[in-house]
Amino acid sequence: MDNKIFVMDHPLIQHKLTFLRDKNTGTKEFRELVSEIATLMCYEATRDLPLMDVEIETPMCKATTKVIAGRKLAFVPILRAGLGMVDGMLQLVPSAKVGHIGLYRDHETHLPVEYYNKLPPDIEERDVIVLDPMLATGGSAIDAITIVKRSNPKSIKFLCIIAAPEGLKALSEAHPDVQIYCAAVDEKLNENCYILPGLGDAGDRIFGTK
Ligand SMILES: O=P(O)(O)OC[C@H]1O[C@H](OP(=O)(O)OP(=O)(O)O)[C@H](O)[C@@H]1O
Ligand SMILES: O=c1cc[nH]c(=O)[nH]1
Ligand SMILES: [Mg+2]
Repeated sequence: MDNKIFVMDHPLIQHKLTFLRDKNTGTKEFRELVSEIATLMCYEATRDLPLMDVEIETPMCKATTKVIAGRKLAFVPILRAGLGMVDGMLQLVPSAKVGHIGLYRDHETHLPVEYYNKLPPDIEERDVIVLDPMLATGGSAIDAITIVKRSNPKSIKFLCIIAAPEGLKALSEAHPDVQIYCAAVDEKLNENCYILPGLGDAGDRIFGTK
């Protein structure tokens, strides 16, 4: 695996992840937790944003201080479940543009099927963070990043909450230039390509469709 894989094992994230995994957690709380975890992960995933000096005056004196150096971001959730992370990310970067890529996993083959694609027109000027709570086989993330790459963004990161080792391997081999951020690396996939222990079907739990 060539990529840097960052596992964000901050205590606040690990604590919230426990409640996210719990099968007794209902839709409202699940949604809130996904959003809160996304905010915490956004903080870490934007750590390398470049800064520049500006001159200001405090009530006391003139000072040279820092602001983010005009770097433009775009968040690209993979529908549906990635939508649950968008508001949490926008809490920290409200000016980011948001693109959408619609993919679902075919129930028999477990392969992703594309059904929607709308990206910001100026994406080539932007650093992109692709969002999806689950990285299972890696097929959806690989296809979504391939789609984003066609529009030539400045850089791409992938941010998920739970990753399976199989997905991390597949994604880092397919896109070795993409940094991957996750909150946990789980044990393995089951025979239906669901993550164990995982949290079940993220999309269904966010939208209450099961
Ligand atoms: O790594 P993979 O094996 O591709 O699996 C991960 C994908 O599966 C889930 O989406 P799903 O197909 O359930 O669609 P949904 O978000 O609409 O529920 C999840 O949100 C990822 O997009
Ligand atoms: O465990 C899994 C695997 C894929 N998609 C999910 O939502 N959960
Ligand atoms: Mg789903």
